[in-house]
Amino acid sequence: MKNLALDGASHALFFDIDGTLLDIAARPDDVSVPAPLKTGLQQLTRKFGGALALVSGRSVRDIDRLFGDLKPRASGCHGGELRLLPGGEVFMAASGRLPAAIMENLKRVAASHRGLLLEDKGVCVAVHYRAAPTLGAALRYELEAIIARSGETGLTVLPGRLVYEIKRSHVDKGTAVEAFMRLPAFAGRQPVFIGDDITDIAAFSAVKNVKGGMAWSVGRELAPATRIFDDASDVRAWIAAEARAELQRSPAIAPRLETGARNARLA
Ligand SMILES: O=P(O)(O)OC[C@H]1O[C@H](O[C@H]2O[C@H](CO)[C@@H](O)[C@H](O)[C@H]2O)[C@H](O)[C@@H](O)[C@@H]1O
Ligand SMILES: [Mg+2]
Repeated sequence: MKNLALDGASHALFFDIDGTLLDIAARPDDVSVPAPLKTGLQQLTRKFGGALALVSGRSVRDIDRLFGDLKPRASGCHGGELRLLPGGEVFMAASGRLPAAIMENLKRVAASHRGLLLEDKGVCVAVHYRAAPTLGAALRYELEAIIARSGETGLTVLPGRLVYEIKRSHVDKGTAVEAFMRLPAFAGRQPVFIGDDITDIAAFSAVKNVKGGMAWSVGRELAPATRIFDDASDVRAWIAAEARAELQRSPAIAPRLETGARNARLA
């Protein structure tokens, strides 16, 4: 783990979820969120004056299923959903669900190949092929053809980690970061985005457009990001170290955190 101390008064933090905070698992529902990670994120939210958000391809509903009570500021569906305030309302930045005819075709494709998994997230959809990795190129071709034949404009097939995401083209993780940066809690701060995937590149570019903004990648170089972390456990160790430093600086909240850590050990 690197020594990457950030200033709670002048930086803002954005985290991708899968592959960044959480280890990759065989299926979307197989991931688990270690309790100390929730405690650490809570503590960093405090340290950074509320200027922390999760920016994911998952839906906000799924983020809440995973992170429970945390209910952080979050963007879901690659910028398609925005929850600008912790625990607040979720706004749709992308208009509505995908057309029914496209959904029918996606379901047909998913059912016709062993190992494909369709994840309907509302304003975006993922077609996973982790269990059938050789299908990658042909699947992409088929998905692009479905979109083209539908006549629906403004949809994009975005490749991720053994997944294709079908989403509205006018939103992405970059537009999500820009929306958060307009909020009072974030404005004037230097944003740091931590992500692991091609789907994070729009956000990496968005933070680099802000003076002092930094893009940190996990596990590989992803220009314009710099590879900083080896894997998700490395990111979690950094969060824990930042949280410990904040705890030493501000011991008044120690009892609550210790309870969280104790519960984590019992879990
Ligand atoms: O933007 P992220 O927060 O990184 O989310 C990206 C996608 O993550 C999930 O899929 C990926 O992780 C799964 C669990 O480890 C893995 O099985 C799958 O192969 C990966 O593509 C999630 O299911 C998607 O909805 C997210 O868009
Ligand atoms: Mg990711």
